[in-house]
Amino acid sequence: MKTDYLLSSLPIKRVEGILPETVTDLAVDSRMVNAGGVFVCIKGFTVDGHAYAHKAVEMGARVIVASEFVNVDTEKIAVVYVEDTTRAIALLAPRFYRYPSKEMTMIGVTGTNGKTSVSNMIHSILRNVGEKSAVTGTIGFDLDGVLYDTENTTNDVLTTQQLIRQAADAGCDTMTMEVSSHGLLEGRLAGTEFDIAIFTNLSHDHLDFHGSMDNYGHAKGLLFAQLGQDLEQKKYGIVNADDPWGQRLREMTAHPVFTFGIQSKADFQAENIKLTVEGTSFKLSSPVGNFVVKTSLIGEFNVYNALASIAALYAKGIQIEDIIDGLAIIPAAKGRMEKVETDLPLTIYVDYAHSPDAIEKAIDAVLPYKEEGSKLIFVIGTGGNRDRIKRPIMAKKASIADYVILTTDDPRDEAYETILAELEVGMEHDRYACIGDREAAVRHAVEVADKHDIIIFAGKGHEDFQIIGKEKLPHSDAQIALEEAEKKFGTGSIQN
Ligand SMILES: CC(=O)N[C@H]1[C@@H](OP(=O)(O)OP(=O)(O)OC[C@H]2O[C@@H](n3ccc(=O)[nH]c3=O)[C@H](O)[C@@H]2O)O[C@H](CO)[C@@H](O)[C@@H]1O[C@H](C)C(=O)N[C@@H](C)C(=O)N[C@H](CCC(=O)O)C(=O)O
Ligand SMILES: Nc1ncnc2c1ncn2[C@@H]1O[C@H](COP(=O)(O)OP(=O)(O)OP(=O)(O)O)[C@@H](O)[C@H]1O
Repeated sequence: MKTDYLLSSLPIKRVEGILPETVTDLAVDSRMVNAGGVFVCIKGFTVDGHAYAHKAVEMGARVIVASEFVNVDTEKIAVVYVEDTTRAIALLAPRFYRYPSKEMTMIGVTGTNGKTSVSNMIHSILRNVGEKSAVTGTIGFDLDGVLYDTENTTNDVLTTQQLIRQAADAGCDTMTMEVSSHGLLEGRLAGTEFDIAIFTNLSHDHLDFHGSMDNYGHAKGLLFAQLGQDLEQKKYGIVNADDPWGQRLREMTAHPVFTFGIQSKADFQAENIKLTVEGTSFKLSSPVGNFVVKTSLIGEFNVYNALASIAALYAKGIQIEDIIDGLAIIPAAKGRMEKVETDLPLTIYVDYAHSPDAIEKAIDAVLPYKEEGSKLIFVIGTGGNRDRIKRPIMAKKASIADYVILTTDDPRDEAYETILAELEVGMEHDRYACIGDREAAVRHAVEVADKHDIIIFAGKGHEDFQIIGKEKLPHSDAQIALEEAEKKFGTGSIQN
């Protein structure tokens, strides 16, 4: 790309050295720099990218964008000084990747819970109607059925633009993105033009970062504000009418908004809901008539997720009948109330609930199907060095289960004892155990299980690791549980 064109959007303070005519690449990580590229020094929470300018040069960078002095040889390397490099990358990334979001329908999904579930539902339904589709979020970047790992739920602005370009070049019609409140506040979505913004719900989470629910809700609202003011463009908001924040977010966009819900009157409303252990059905009333919707997903929360997906896909112009056909055959998103297939005399779910509301919803989803005299065992951990206020509230919700195992979920640098003590405060009965080591906690769940019991392993979901200290160690709740259950209930009975 022509260097002049790339840099012309930047408010530049001064340039030292001679700019090359063209540049080949753009990077914010010195380890990812390619020869002939531009390296932008970002001040992070952990380190300052300015300290890696010399590394970027070693890797072949031709231009450094910095806000503070960098000691490189300006005979060979040009340094572009700007006031704010985070802002600079937000301008450079979409330009470098040629504003890829304009080439597709972009759907953003925000909310405390349900982002992964809804975005994957939308993706599966679109693929079922024959569209090429991409989705990015907590599980990774799925480009029309091929999954790539990513670091964050909402990636940094450069990775985001890279992924959207990849999806556009692969011929995707739609890209659905999970949009976290961190991502919105930190400008990771700069330059992404959304066509449809979905709000699932708002409940207690991440208060270590946001300070208050009000700040947290407003951060989510930024996605709706990001739909912009050009009303000639067909853009839509989709909000949960049963959540008080639904109305507030509705007011944050001038574009048309569809509502969905169960209790409140909504454009897409579910009535006559039938929840069984095999799946869910409901009558959908919609702007184009009434329909029966069936899915194998369990729990009332999945009715909300289905309604959000239906409303968004309707806004995109997909026929309701096709959306409903797609919902009938989709599997649970990886690690979201995902049943572990086995013919052991136990029912095991792996789930990602790590907020109080999600815990309640996960338990509610299975409690009605518990056999008389059997137990629901709930294993719940919480992350170290993260939101501590939610810990007792999580345990309070977990107390709905018959037996609770309090453990850790990425303890990071925090001692097991502090995490467990803060969880324990919320317990509302004494049928529980505190076991810091997650593997031991999983084994204990199976040890105390009798035939016909249900166990939910919450918090790790799709993740196959546990972060202890700075290390990411391999860990799988399902694998450990199956191993232990096989020992206890007999071999040869595991199906996966
Ligand atoms: C607190 C936070 O937001 N951290 C994010 C941040 O990390 P950081 O500020 O510590 O980055 P850093 O290590 O200081 O690096 C600064 C700069 O130096 C560069 N660098 C660094 C090392 C090197 O050798 N060379 C080099 O150039 C880095 O590439 C970077 O440009 O920038 C990283 C790169 O974009 C993110 O991956 C990282 O997310 C971490 C993993 C994280 O846990 N974030 C959480 C808080 C988060 O964002 N969560 C939400 C989801 C919430 C939810 O809904 O559950 C999310 O969207 O993921
Ligand atoms: N609509 C919903 N309302 C409440 N709880 C939900 C909803 N959908 C899913 N859940 C619960 O929350 C957990 C996380 O779901 P999901 O991964 O879809 O949410 P998320 O918003 O992507 O979360 P995260 O940002 O942490 O990845 C699920 O495992 C389930 O227990």
